[in-house]
Amino acid sequence: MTLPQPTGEERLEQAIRQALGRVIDPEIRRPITELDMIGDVKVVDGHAKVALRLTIAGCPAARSIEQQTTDAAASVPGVRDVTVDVGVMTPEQRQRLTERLRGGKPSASQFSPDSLTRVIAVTSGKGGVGKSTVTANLAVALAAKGLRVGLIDADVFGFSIPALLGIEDAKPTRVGELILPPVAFDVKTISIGMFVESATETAVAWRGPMLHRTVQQFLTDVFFGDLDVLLLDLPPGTGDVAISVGQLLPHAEVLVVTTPQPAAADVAVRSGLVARQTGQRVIGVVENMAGLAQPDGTVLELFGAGGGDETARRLEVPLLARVPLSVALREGGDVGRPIVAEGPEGTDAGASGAADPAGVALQALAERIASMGRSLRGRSLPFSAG
Ligand SMILES: Nc1ncnc2c1ncn2[C@@H]1O[C@H](COP(=O)(O)OP(=O)(O)OP(=O)(O)O)[C@@H](O)[C@H]1O
Repeated sequence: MTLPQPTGEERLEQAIRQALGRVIDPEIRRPITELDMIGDVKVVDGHAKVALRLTIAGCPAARSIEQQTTDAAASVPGVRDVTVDVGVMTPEQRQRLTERLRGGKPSASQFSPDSLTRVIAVTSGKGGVGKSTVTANLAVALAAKGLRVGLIDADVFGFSIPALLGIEDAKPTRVGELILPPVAFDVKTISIGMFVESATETAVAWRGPMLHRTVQQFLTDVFFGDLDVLLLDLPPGTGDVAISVGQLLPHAEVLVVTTPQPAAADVAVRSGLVARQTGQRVIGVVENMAGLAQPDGTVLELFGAGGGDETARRLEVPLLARVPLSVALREGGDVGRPIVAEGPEGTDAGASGAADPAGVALQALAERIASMGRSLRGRSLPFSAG
C-alpha cells in the first residue's frame, strides 16, 4: 500500500508551521505554535495565508508577533507573499491555554518548596538604604548570566522596581485568570505599582489581609513559567508583607541590605531575625552606600563604616558585597537602566578607564549568589532504595 504523498503546497504549509515555531511570544516566552496561537496555514500558488490567534484583544505584543509571523512564513523558500489574519482566541481556547500553562495543576503557588526555583527575598531594616536598587541590579545581572529570573516588587510603600527597570508605564496582560508579567532586561517583573490606578494613588493604605492576598495572587496567578531565581523586593522593616512572605515562602532565602552606619545595624539585624523566625534562611548581608572614592585616592565615608560587617557578624552570615556610593548607579536607576545592564564597558567611568566600582560590586554579588546554588532545605529529596 502506498501512502498518499503530501502535495508541494502541503509541504510548504508544514515548512511554514516549522518556521513559525521560531516565533516566541514575548510575554509568555514560548513558541506561538506551542501556545496554539496558529490556526490554519494555507498556501495557494506561493501565497501563504496564516491565521494568528492572539491571546486577548488589544494584546500589547500584537504588532511584534504579527510582524515576526509574517517574517517567519516569508522566510520559507517557495513562499512568495504572506497574509496574516489576526484574530483573538475564543474563551475556550484561552481556558485551554491557561490550563496548559499551569501544567494542568489547579491554581496554587508556583514556588512551593518542591519547585526548582530559588526564591530570594531582599529585605532591609529601614527605607532608603538602596534595597530596590540592589534588587533590580541583582535581577538584571543574574538574567544577563543566562538565568531565568522573575522579580516581585512587594514594596507597598515605595514600589520603585518598574521605574528602576524603565517600565513604569507597563501594565500586565491578563489571559483568563493568568497575569503575564512585563519583561525588562530579560527579567519577568510584577509590581504592586502596576495595579494601582495612578502614580499618586498608593497601596500604602492597604491593610494586612489585602496585602497578603496580593502577594499570594502574585505567587499563583502571575505566569512566570520555569524560573531559576525569583527575587522579591520586600518593604523595609518587619511589617505585614514580610510576615506574609515568610508564611507563603518559608523556604525562601533572605538577603539583608543595610548601610555602613553602625546605628542602622540594629534594625537590619531585626529584619533578618524576623525572616528567620518564619523559617527562612538568611544567606548574607549587602552593605550599600559604602565609601565613595575621591579623585585624590581617599575614600569619603559619608555614612560611616562597619554597618555591614556588624550586621553580618550578629546574624552569623557572610557580608556578600560592599556597594559603594555611586553617581552612575543612582543615575542608572533614575533613567530606568540598571548599571549592570551596561556590561563591563558600560560601567566604565570614562577618563580614568576604571569600571564603576558599584557596578563591579553588584556583578560580583550576582556571581556569588549564582555560585551558592539553591538551598535544599524544606524540599523533599528523591530517594532511591535500590
Ligand atoms: N550605592 C548608591 N549610590 C548612590 N545612590 C544610591 C545607591 N544606592 C541607592 N541609591 C539611591 O538612593 C535612593 C534610594 O534607593 P532605593 O529606592 O533603592 O532604596 P530602598 O531601600 O529600596 O528604599 P525603600 O525601601 O524606602 O523604597 C535612590 O535614589 C537610589 O538611586
